Amino acid sequence: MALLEINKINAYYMHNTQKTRAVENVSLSVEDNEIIGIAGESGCGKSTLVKTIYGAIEPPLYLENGSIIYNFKNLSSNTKITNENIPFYWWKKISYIPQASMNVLNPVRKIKKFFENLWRAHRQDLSYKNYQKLLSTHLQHLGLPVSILEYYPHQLSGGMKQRVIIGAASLFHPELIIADEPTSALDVGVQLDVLRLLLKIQNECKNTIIVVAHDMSVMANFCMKIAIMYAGNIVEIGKTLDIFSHPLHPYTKLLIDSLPKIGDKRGLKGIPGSPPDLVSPPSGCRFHPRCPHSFELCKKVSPTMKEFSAGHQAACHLLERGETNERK
Ligand SMILES: Nc1ncnc2c1ncn2[C@@H]1O[C@H](COP(=O)(O)OP(=O)(O)OP(=O)(O)O)[C@@H](O)[C@H]1O
Repeated sequence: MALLEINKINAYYMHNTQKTRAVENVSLSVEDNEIIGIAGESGCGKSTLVKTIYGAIEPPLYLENGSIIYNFKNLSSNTKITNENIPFYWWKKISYIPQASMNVLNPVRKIKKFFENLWRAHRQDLSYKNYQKLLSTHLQHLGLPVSILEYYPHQLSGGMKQRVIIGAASLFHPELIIADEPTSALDVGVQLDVLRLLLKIQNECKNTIIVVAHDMSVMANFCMKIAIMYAGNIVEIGKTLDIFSHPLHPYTKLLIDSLPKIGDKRGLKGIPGSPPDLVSPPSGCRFHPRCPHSFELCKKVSPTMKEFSAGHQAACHLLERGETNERK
């Protein structure tokens, strides 16, 4: 049984009568003890998808239909996690490291206040003394000196602040950690440290990590499985090696081709055009206006996900015709 079963969800932003179709018809299984990446260009719905998984669904965001089943361990058999009760499981079973998470620290409060609030809101079942013990052991284990608790956020570097947030997200050993662009706004060396820290946590706690990034090199180095999103839809999903060695969807291929490669003298290839406005996305396959292979059917009919090899799925009419995604 998968840890998470996401079935055909549609998540929309509503502003008056204007509907932004940020996530549409997305189905995804997330297994226990895996690191799965969600990749795609800016504005393709990655953050909306993970916010929906976390249950942070507040207006103007609505989950219009579909379901998410959470199969966390050690829950009584009649416990069902829903949008209403999911906040009770936050930090304990499911944690969320939001985009630009270092900015969630209150600039006029010491770091210890942040952790005190975390205890007050979520772990009053632990005595404060035991919580403090747990916290200092955990911080040290993650390579953070306990003295940072006495610091204000402005006294820490961006990387330290990100480690504090990752420390908080992993403190109660949740089964699922969602990290939305955990390395953005950090310099390359610090990015590596942050990814290593997440890997260390995953190795030790065997939790599942969903990581969002638009940077395919982060995906390549960090994830076991990757889901590629385009304009609100998942267009391809597979093991990292399969995605990079045999990308199926033309969009995935273009994303990978846009990565710099050592020794490649051909120059970088960009993806022509830009992602569509999700208020009125293109008909049929949403990628068809930018796709070098599109044909009549692509403009009219939205392709469905099909499995082309074990665990490797994509939604593309071209593949169904048995053709490849080599650039024309
Ligand atoms: N609060 C909001 N109200 C209306 N539309 C929104 C809101 N937040 C996001 N959107 C829209 O939803 C779509 C998906 O945005 P989302 O942030 O999920 O994409 P993303 O892939 O995570 O992008 P990025 O990498 O830039 O964060 C975009 O068209 C965006 O403009």
